[in-house]
Amino acid sequence: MSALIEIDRLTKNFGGFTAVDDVSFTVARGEVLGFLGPNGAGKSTTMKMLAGFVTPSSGTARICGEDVVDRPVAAKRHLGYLPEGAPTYPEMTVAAFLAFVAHVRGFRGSEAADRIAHAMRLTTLEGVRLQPIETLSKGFKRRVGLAQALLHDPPVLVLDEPTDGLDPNQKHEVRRLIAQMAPNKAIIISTHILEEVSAICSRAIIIARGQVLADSTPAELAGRGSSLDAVFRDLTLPKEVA
Ligand SMILES: Nc1ncnc2c1ncn2[C@@H]1O[C@H](COP(=O)(O)OP(=O)(O)OP(=O)(O)O)[C@@H](O)[C@H]1O
Repeated sequence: MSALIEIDRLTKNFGGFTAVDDVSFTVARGEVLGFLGPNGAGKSTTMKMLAGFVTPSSGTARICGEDVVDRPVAAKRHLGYLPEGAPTYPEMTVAAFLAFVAHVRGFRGSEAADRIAHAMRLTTLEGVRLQPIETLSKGFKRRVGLAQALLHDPPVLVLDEPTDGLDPNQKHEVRRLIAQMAPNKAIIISTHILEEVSAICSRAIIIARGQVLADSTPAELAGRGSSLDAVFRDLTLPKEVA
């Protein structure tokens, strides 16, 4: 199987409002897909449907062949998901939270300890391991979220703004980590930082008002205008009616 993520005609309505409108795409192992779009475009809602946090109104999504609605536990086994914002359970320490996640993922004893230590090392959390999550800075909270997404070394990663709130050094570290993991995984990242897309994504999708407007390589997209930034604006800004 080449595509680890398969999205087919995915749609989400909130009342009479369509947040995600007939979206279809696949992501293969080895691809890092940059998911771009203005605020409110439907990126997080699409990612939440992939992660099983929001039920689609219609259409399907599969992770490693497992339907996210019909086979939610099987689909989640193959998925690491970084939601927007901070991790839940703010009163837990970093170590206790990751131990809880390891337990839920089915790891016990020395294997759990090894997984937790490895995830902390990847995200540079050792120095704050005994600190309650609510007392961490925004960037450290993001890194705790990333650590829980990576803990079981899943083949599919869905990361909602993974570098949001990180300082320049940590942004660099997380991009390096994503690039390092890329050959063995299918990865979707949403971001508002267009340079990030050129730096680490092999492919970019631009979405606005719930619809896919472009799906190509960052270089091909950037070549459609003077820069990726200019092409993004041209595609996503509402056209003036003459
Ligand atoms: N639970 C909900 N109920 C009603 N409307 C919602 C709900 N969740 C999202 N929406 C709406 O759906 C639209 C898409 O939101 P979404 O969070 O997916 O956008 P986004 O592309 O991730 O935006 P941002 O870049 O600001 O994070 C927005 O108009 C949002 O207000």
